[in-house]
Amino acid sequence: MIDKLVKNIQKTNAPIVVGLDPMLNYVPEHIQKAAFAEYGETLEGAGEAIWQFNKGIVDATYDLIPAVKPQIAMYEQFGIEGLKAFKKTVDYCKEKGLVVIGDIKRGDIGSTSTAYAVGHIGKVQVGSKTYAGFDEDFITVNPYLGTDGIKPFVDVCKEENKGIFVLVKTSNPSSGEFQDRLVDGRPLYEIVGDMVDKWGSDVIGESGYSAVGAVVGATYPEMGKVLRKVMPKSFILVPGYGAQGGKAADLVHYFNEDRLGAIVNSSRGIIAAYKQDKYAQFGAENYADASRQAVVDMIEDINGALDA
Ligand SMILES: O=C(O)c1cc(=O)[nH]c(=O)n1[C@@H]1O[C@H](COP(=O)(O)O)[C@@H](O)[C@H]1O
Repeated sequence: MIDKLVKNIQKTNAPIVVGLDPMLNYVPEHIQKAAFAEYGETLEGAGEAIWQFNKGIVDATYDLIPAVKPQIAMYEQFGIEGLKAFKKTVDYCKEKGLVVIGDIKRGDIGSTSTAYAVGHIGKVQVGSKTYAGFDEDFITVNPYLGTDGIKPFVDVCKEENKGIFVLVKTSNPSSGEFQDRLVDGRPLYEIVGDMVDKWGSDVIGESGYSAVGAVVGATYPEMGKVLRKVMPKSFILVPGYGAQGGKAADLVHYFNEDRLGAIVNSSRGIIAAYKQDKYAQFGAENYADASRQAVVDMIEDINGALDA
């Protein structure tokens, strides 16, 4: 799957990910109205509204982008109906040829991590049959429990040709509380980076990149520069561009010299573009066209920084 991600990035010349994080208040009124007319103001109505909203954005952008990252929390808040919308979104994006990164941030003791891995990137056994539950291509994983909490994910990646992104240095303001602590003179995020390199060492694809990637926030560019060197074969998923303040010029060092190795996410900046002054002329009815323009602008911004 890492090789498909590389191919998609090369095909689109767009090292970006569109984050499908659909809050109900981003969904234009006409979509909410139609969904509520059919299902009422219910969890089912909300699920339908976010699914239709996503579909509009995917239809308007899929030819420009390599990948999407649906954040499961935005769906889980609507219970089972939200999860159905999550699954519909995953399947639809895959039909459109996109790589799907399920942002689920899981991680537990080994046996429980195995169940998460099976449910999201593997297959579950039911009697004589096997089924893929959610079937994303990649998922995000929390490394706090250490190697035995990560290994089940890596094993399933190997069996199923899938991938993971391990949280190494997150984009949020408090991320340094634990992640920047010095351990034997080195920040913890660097030690986690070393482990990512090690965990990925026997799942290297034809592209030379490993199925074990890392999450490093756009908001800490100096740390990104160091981590790029600590994990040379890992792709870095870079959230925090746009809405959280990350700038393209800061992200150049997250990439390798082959112009690969990083993929920059924007969620609110793309899916709620029509609410920004810059794209207000599109109006809520044409929210998906606003998202397309925001994607075009983001690609230009990042490629411009890489060319500079
Ligand atoms: O794993 C992530 O994607 C992630 C890690 C991190 O350090 N920071 C971070 O913002 N994210 C996710 O990236 C997305 C950022 O959304 P925007 O700030 O709207 O672009 C959200 O889905 C976050 O959950």
